[in-house]
Amino acid sequence: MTLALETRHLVKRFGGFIATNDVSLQIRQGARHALIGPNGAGKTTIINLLTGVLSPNSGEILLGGEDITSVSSYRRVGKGLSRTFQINQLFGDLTPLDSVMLAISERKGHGRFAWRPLSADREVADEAASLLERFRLVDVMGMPTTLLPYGKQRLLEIALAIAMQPKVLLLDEPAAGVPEEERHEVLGIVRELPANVTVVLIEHDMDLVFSFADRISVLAAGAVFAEGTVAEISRDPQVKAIYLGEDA
Ligand SMILES: Nc1ncnc2c1ncn2[C@@H]1O[C@H](COP(=O)(O)OP(=O)(O)OP(=O)(O)O)[C@@H](O)[C@H]1O
Repeated sequence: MTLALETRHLVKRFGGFIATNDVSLQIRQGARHALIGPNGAGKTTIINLLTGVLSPNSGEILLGGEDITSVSSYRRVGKGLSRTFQINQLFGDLTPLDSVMLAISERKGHGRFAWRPLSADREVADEAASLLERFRLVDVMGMPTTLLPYGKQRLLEIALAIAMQPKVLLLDEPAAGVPEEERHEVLGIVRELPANVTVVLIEHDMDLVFSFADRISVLAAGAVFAEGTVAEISRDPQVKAIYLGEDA
């Protein structure tokens, strides 16, 4: 089995509190792997460890077999690990077109030619156009991002992460806060993500988890409590008790 992402005995302490307790995850190439757990279970801490925002006290993180535990956040993106954010972190004054073109230019290493008009680069413009189309953003591509419907803002976040051509995409609650009438569009895009991109989904919405994931890890009190296929997890009585029961 080829692993896209792996953690080995990851531990993170905040003072005397253990937020990540000996977490070993194996995420295979092309997986749709969901990370679930009740509030405070340690999902965000793991994402911060994976992306390099936090350093673990012990344990290792491997991306495509390479140990990236000590690699900076920025260099992890270059190595193929991208994330979206639960809280909107877009540049509000920029349009989706500008944002997507900047992201593509950054990936191509054109950042040092920032003085060149972005539109002058045909390749970047063509890639941006196709990305905006794929993510159903063409009709709003010239609007300041702050004025976009919330669902479109969430789509732009995912488009920007995909613009980095990640091998592994960490999707942090992609549909959180999206009004009901825009939800189907966001979920549609999430389901259409390229099959060669490994997706790790952090999500509270069980309908989305069960319809999207092929494997689920359940966290409780910082540790992996259960792991298995959707069928295994959905009928596990202990999981139901600690997590699904809470939602029901
Ligand atoms: N910087 C920090 N300092 C101290 N404790 C922290 C810090 N960050 C997180 N924690 C604690 O670690 C535990 C796990 O938090 P985390 O945010 O990872 O959980 P979560 O599963 O993402 O929760 P939620 O679903 O509510 O977002 C919580 O008890 C939290 O209070």
